[in-house]
Amino acid sequence: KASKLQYYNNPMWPGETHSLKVEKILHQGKSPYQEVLIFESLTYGKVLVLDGIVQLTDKDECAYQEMITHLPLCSIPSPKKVLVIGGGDGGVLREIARHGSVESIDICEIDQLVIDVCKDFFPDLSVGFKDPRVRLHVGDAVEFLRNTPEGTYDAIIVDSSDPIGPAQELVEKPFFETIARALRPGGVLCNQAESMWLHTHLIQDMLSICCETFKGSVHYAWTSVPTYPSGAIGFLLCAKEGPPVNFLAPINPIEKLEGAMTAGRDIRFYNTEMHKAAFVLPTFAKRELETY
Ligand SMILES: NCCCN[C@H]1CC[C@H](N)CC1
Repeated sequence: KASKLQYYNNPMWPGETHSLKVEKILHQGKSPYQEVLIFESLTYGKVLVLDGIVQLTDKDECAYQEMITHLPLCSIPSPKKVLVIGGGDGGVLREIARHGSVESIDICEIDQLVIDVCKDFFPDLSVGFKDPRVRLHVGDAVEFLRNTPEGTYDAIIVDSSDPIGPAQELVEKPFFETIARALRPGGVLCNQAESMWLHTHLIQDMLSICCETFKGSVHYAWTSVPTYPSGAIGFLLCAKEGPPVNFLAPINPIEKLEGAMTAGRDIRFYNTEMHKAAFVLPTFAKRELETY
């Protein structure tokens, strides 16, 4: 029925579906990459769906956007040059803008339609594009990184959708190698790393690739996002070895962020204790995911 969002047959979560009551369909469209749906839900506000997969909702987007941004940016001293891959809704840009030390923010998003519809329907997220430090590149991230000089960025955030469809190549070794090359020594990567409840094999594959590629340190962190499958999603924090500082494991936030405001929303989820707690894993996940 139109009121149920079904994705039983998605190989990312076989046999599982989540449904949100559709109060009102706000927009339906199709780009060369994916189908776009936006609707008003009963309790989560507006919802963005790409190819049948919930990307974000007004109510819980803060958990994902704030953690994927502040875990890396609060773990290195005064980040200046930041790159976002994906993130066309603008939420990560909004969060990066809270960091006064940042001088430039590059974003490489493959689908212009996502940017356009989020500007119309999610102004609290697309406000991120208004920051004067933002430079938008619409295109394929692999191509973008190929043309990026070595050691350009202090931090790279890969805000990708699931590795089926356009984002498939963003979990493969060559991609992580181009990321490592684009980071300066001591630079940090934070990428979306799926759910410890559902995807431990995928996460283990990414962990082994990242441990080879980033000689600094690799840690899995997680947060609660009620409208994502299993209600939890994770991040891989990867540090490239080298000066200027011995990489501080992302577990120890060194930059305080409380109270930082931008034109967008107040911080609603991240704080220093949540930062540290994000790296604490339940026993099954410690066994399967902890790297040393
Ligand atoms: N800026 C939000 C991007 C959405 N991130 C993904 C949405 C779909 C999920 N299954 C995985 C994270």
